[in-house]
Formats: sequence, C-alpha cells, structure tokens
Amino acid sequence: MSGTIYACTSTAVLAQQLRDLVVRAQDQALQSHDRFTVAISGGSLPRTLAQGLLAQPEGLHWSKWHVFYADERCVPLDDAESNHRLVQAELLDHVPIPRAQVYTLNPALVTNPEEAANDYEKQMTDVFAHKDAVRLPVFDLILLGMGPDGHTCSLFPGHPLLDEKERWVSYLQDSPKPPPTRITLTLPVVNHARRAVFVVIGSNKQDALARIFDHKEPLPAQRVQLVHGELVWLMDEAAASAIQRAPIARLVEN
Ligand SMILES: O=C1O[C@H](COP(=O)(O)O)[C@@H](O)[C@H](O)[C@H]1O
Repeated sequence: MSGTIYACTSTAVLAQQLRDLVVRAQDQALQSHDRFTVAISGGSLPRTLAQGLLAQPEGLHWSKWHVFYADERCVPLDDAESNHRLVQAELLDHVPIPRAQVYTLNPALVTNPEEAANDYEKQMTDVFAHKDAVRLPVFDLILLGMGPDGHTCSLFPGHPLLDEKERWVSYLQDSPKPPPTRITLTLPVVNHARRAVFVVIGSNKQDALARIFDHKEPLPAQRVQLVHGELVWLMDEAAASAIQRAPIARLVEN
C-alpha cells in the first residue's frame, strides 16, 4: 500500500496539515508551470479544506488556481446535492479564484450524463492540452474523500467504472449512494496526479480503512496508487483506530 498515513488528534490539526500540503503542492506547481491545477471532492472534505485554508490564507496565490471536481452529481449547480455548490459555499465564495478557472458540470447537461462527462472531459482537455497530445492530464493535486464503503470520487466497490482505462471522465447512473447519476474522474487520471491527499474523518470509516491497510482489500480507495506522485492519507484518530498493521505517524496539537 503506497502513501503516508497521518492520524490527527483533532480536526483542527488535520485542517492545518491539509493546508500545508496544499501550499506545498501549489508552490511546486507555480515554480514549474506557473499555474495550479487541483481537483476537489465533495462530501465532508470541503469544510475541512476551507477550515485550513481560510484560517491561514497567506501564501495562497488564488489567481493561479484552476479548480476541477473529482466527481460531481448530475444535478443543477445550486442543488443541495451539488459538490460544486458545497465547495462554493465553503471556499470559493470566500476567495478570489477567477470564476472562469472553476470548471463545473455543464448545467444544461444534467439529464444527459454521457454528454455531461464528454463536456467535462473537453473542459479538461482545454486546460491540459488536447487529448490526442497527452494521454492523461496530470493534476498538481487531487483532494479525495472516502465513503464508509471505501468509495472515492464516484468510483464504488464492484462497479465496472473501476476498470475504465481510456476515458478521463466517465459517468454512472447507478450510484449506490444518492443521487444515482454522477460524473467522475477515472482511476488513470487520479493515479497520474503529482500529488493526492485523502481526508478521512469519523468512526464510520474505520472498517474500510482497516480492510484497505491491514487486509489489502482492493476497495476503490485502495486502488489509488500514484504512478509517479506522492500520496498522503490524513485521518482523525477515530477513523484510524482500527488500523493494526500499517505504520501511522501521529500529529498532535502544537
Ligand atoms: O458522494 C460522495 O462521497 C465521497 C465521500 O464523502 P464523505 O462525506 O464520506 O467524505 C466524496 O469524496 C465524493 O466527492 C462525493 O461525491
């Protein structure tokens, strides 16, 4: 299992560590190509991300950020289930990232997920170069969550989308977690990121984490294995508590 695991004594410690990892990824990206491409997940992650970034905004070069979503639900952008709406409320409304650099699901395509995935892939090719020119986009950072069933992005256990090899963005209409219709980054895209960080909080995640780290079960989150990049798992003590065999670094309050 690749990746460094940190168990944090509080959400505040975790948020601070997450902020530091984001700043490091941003600074490296700006040094090498003068922009920062990041994909953000929905669920519980945006609140912790905002907690860290908004508490210490110095050193964050918002005008250089290009924000994608690791997955999105096929609902209007102002729907309570929209990952964009959540990230906007928690973070984007509070920071000066140019709106043209926030890449959302095309709201005109919510009832046509195949087209919505094609359109999102097109938005990505416009930023990362044409799909014929680069086999895969390389995000500077992908921020991931994990559900209690071990899903990440909208890649669910046993779902055929886990075997997708060609597409950058795909769609599903049978998500076991509502809403059923979604688009998602595929595993090849996630695994070619320069860095990825999982944020996993709460005791309802401990079984999935033990299955991944102790029993090497190929749950979707376990299949995130970066080809060249650095993978970090940030979790709270409750989530980490059932892991027995994997090495865990402890992060405590200063
Ligand atoms: O449905 C989703 O769930 C996962 C995990 O969410 P969490 O609330 O358990 O952290 C999330 O990463 C994904 O973006 C979202 O669409």
